[in-house]
Amino acid sequence: MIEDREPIRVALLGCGTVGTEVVRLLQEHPTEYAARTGAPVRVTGVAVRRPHKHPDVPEQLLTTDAAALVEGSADVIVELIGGIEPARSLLLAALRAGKSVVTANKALLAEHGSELYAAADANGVDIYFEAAVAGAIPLLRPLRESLAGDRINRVTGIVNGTSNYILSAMDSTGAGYEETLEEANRLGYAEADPTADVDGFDAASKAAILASLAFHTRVGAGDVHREGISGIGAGDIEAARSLNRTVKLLAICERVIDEDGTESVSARVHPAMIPRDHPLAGVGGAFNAVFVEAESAGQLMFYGQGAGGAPTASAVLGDLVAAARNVVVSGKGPRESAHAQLPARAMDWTPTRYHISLDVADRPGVLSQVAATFNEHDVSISVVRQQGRGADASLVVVTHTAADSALRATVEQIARLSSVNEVASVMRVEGEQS
Ligand SMILES: NC(=O)c1ccc[n+]([C@@H]2O[C@H](COP(=O)([O-])OP(=O)(O)OC[C@H]3O[C@@H](n4cnc5c(N)ncnc54)[C@H](O)[C@@H]3O)[C@@H](O)[C@H]2O)c1
Ligand SMILES: N[C@@H](CCO)C(=O)O
Ligand code: NA
Repeated sequence: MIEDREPIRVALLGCGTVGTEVVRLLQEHPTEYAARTGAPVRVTGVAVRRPHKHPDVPEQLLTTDAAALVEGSADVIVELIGGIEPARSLLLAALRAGKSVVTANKALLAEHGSELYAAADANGVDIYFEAAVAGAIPLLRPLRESLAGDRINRVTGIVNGTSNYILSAMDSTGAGYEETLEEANRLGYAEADPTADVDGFDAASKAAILASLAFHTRVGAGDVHREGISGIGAGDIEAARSLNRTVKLLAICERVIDEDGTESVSARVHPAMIPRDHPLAGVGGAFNAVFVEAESAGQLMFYGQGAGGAPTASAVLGDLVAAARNVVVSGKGPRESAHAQLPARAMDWTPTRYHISLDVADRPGVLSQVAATFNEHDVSISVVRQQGRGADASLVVVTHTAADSALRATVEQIARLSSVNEVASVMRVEGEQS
């Protein structure tokens, strides 16, 4: 009988939005977890900061001493504290003590992933982190395992629920930024410090993890170009709408191949306009979706809930079953794969496209002045549209692909033209052929 087998002992570090759901589900379905693992899965301790705040957790399991739990008799440590310290030291101590680790901590993995993977490898234990990117969506396991036989060229994702919630509301109801952020907070989507969500730090951590797995290369948070959504206004949303596009905060991980065949990895997070018929355009609310383009598989789309207690707990528990089963059968999960060692592509030299909306003087020669500036920077124009007359005249330009630095320099010079009153909106364009 499975119930009679030696239990797998699990210690939980942190019991907030996600941890509470993990404990609840383990208590609700013990026979199912035992059957899938091959032995009972028993929580032997839960480290928290304030024990009186956790009436649903059996009192004898609660402790404020996370380090003691890590040093204790647990087989698997589940870290749901978040942030760098003390999570990093606790997980290194766990791995060095021969314990497998499950974590949802993207910030930690993006900053110190290599150190943790090396410690897991050296000690013959597992580190699983499916919940760290796109919450409930099975994504990292497909990248690490199912697609290990393919060559991925591009991963484009909506990987921050909070910012997608805000942008979707701005697009559909014209709701304001602050009120939508408050609601995302209340629903448990936002990080402890929501600037991590709206300034793109959370998505950048996830981009680093995705790029590392997709391109078999170590990509850290510092390699990811990052821009958030706090500068997006109603004018940008409207400009996108008038071109049948919508604005999304995208994490883009791309294999860039130069003319001489040299490969590099571009990892970036920024708002971008995408066509309304792009598969990512219909992803609303706090939902996440990740679009993967691979040489043999072609296009794949992963969609679902990327945030919230229960959805994230689903991914954590999937990892826990895998880690616990490996303890039962003396198996091992996948190791870090970083053999390709591709260099990081600087944003300045990354090929992008811009949408630029200009408030211009309505007089002859404006268009040729603007066009000459593009020419000077070797940027070619894909679409140009003049709208309105007199004081309301505006010029909308969508470029072909060029180096991001050349596009930025073009915009800076255009802003100084006497015939240009204001650069009303500048945004990168993604998801269509140039
Ligand atoms: N909430 C989500 O939707 C979501 C989704 C995916 C991943 N994550 C990740 O999951 C992790 C947990 O997120 P959360 O939303 O549950 O955060 P949370 O802030 O709700 O919970 C963290 C808990 O850890 C406790 N804690 C802090 N320091 C501690 C310590 N030294 N010892 C014991 N407990 C300590 C805090 O008191 C808090 O209760 C984070 O890494 C987060 O990025 C969260
Ligand atoms: N704060 C994150 C949680 C999931 O990682 C989000 O909004 O997507
Ligand atoms: Na996931």
